[in-house]
Amino acid sequence: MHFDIMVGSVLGASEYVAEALLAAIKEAGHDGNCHFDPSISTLNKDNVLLICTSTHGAGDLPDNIESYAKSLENQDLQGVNAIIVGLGDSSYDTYCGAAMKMETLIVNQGATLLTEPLHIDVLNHPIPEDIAVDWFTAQLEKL
Ligand SMILES: Cc1cc2nc3c(=O)[nH]c(=O)nc-3n(C[C@H](O)[C@H](O)[C@H](O)COP(=O)(O)O)c2cc1C
Repeated sequence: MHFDIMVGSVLGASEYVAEALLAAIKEAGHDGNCHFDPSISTLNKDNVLLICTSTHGAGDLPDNIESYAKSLENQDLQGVNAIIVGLGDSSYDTYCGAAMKMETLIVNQGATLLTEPLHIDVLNHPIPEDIAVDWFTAQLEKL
């Protein structure tokens, strides 16, 4: 399998998680790319779409993934398999709001989620890549 990891990040934590997931993907004998400046031009329906995004503002998407999200609104994602990993802080009412927005968006456009999304609470997981890799490795074994 080839994974396109689309990263939404302001402060860099989601970038670390994405890189750790890519390492786990390669460790498991698969392949992929991290897209730190996500663009619709990289959409390849044969690849698994892995969205890894934090939440900022009041439940908002990070700026760097905004235009990508906007362009997904016009895409037919039927046949696209997807995984969502969200980072957030449970002290906010809008906990992982951006990951939930991305989930709603891609499912509405026809994508199929391969697993329930992972929402990482950075309050409880100060090193979010650790739990992300443990969870992801377990999911990979089921795919
Ligand atoms: C200004 C600001 C606003 C935030 N707003 C939210 C929010 O609405 N919901 C949430 O779950 N987390 C929120 N967070 C927490 C971030 O999502 C969390 O710190 C995350 O690890 C940041 O990841 P990043 O470094 O990839 O941007 C906020 C953080 C900051 C600094």
